Amino acid sequence: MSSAEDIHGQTTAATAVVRMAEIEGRGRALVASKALRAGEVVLRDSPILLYSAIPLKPSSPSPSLSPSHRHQHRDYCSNCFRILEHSSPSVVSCPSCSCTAAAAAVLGGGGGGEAGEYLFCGPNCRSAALASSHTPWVCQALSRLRDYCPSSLPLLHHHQERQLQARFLVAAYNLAIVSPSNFRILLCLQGKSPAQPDDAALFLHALIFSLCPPPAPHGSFSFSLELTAALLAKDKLNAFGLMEPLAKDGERSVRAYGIYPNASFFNHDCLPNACRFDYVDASATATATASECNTDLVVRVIHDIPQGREICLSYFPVNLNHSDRQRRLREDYGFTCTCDRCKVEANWSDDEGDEEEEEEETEEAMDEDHDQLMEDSTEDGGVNEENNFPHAYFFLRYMCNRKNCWGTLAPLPPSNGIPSSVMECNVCGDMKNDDAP
Ligand SMILES: C[S@@+](CC[C@H](N)C(=O)[O-])C[C@H]1O[C@@H](n2cnc3c(N)ncnc32)[C@H](O)[C@@H]1O
Repeated sequence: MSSAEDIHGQTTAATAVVRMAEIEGRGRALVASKALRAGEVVLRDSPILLYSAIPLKPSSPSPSLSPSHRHQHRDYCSNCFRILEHSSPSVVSCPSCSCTAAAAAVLGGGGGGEAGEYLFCGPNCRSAALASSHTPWVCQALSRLRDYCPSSLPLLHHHQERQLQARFLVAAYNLAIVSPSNFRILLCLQGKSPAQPDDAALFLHALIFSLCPPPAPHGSFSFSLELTAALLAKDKLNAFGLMEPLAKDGERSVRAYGIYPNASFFNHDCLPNACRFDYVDASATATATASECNTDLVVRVIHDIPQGREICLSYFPVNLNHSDRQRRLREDYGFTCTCDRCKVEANWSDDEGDEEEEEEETEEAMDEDHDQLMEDSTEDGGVNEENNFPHAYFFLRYMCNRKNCWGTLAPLPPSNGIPSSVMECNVCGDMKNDDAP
């Protein structure tokens, strides 16, 4: 891959600083193609597919629905996923969707906008969606899937994970129809059909193809059960959540999931050297250029990184203990982590990994041996493998200290080659001055 091409052969400036490499036991990986400064943006990536993380909405309030179904979620633009201002006269609905009582209630008669099930923040988002992610087939498929099921309860009554898998499959089949090239990119990502399709694939494939079969795709693939199972596996391994702002009680919830064609090649490390930011609620004027979008993922390095070093993200908050991390990586991603932190923590008792004790232990370690830890940390901000607390330095310097946040801090991008001393949290968005030497 040339340095000016992305992993899929498309030219982008954003990927010039990383290149793809094959690493034994880890598959494809992204490595620094030059020495990187703390805070440098290594990737800005736009999604090829986005879908809502909100459970399906009932077409009319039903007394038989569980309280969680009746729970009112906030409304988002079905194209850009910004929060909808209900009082805005520019809010418009999808012309194919029926005007439901639920949607009318959500609008509350307050806005000058139209009522409908799928809402957009304005005509531009609606036009964009109708030509891509919210075609008449998508609209029809989602409403039929929600309301009908020949052999069991409608999807609306199934658990949330199944509803979200259905949303993903509809988005993926639609991608095959409206953008075969992006669908081929999705097919290149990690994740394949298991030998025996699981219950989710069997159920959803049968449901979609009985209620609302998608139009035949262009190209060489057909919508088989095996393809459905492979798509679900790819979603599980590669989808990034666009997060809601951190709630006061520390609750983190996902607003939408996206498949990002380049960011999907970052491998995991329990002490990552990069972290990802999203700015979904940024206003259209806040994005610097027309090609930048509020649903882009931005990946910045946390500290200086030498040329050739693999760049890794953490697939979950860094405060999880060793056994929880190993379990999630095994069950959700199919591998055993052998990073430096895991090697050390494998010898700890389970209690030692508990969040609070771990935090106290880290603080004690830092108090007792602060200078030694600083000396032990390598020049590029990494850690000495022999150090018993490989994450002490990391936690102190790169973990957000806001209560229940557990976000990762990365410096703002350098300006004219000069590193920034302002650290930004990728979860709560707080900025703080980096007072480390
Ligand atoms: C999002 S993909 C990352 C890119 C992937 N390596 C590829 O070839 O497309 C996630 C998958 O990468 C692999 N992976 C990620 N981090 C790893 C690690 N630290 N050690 C081994 N495998 C890893 C696992 O197979 C995981 O399911």
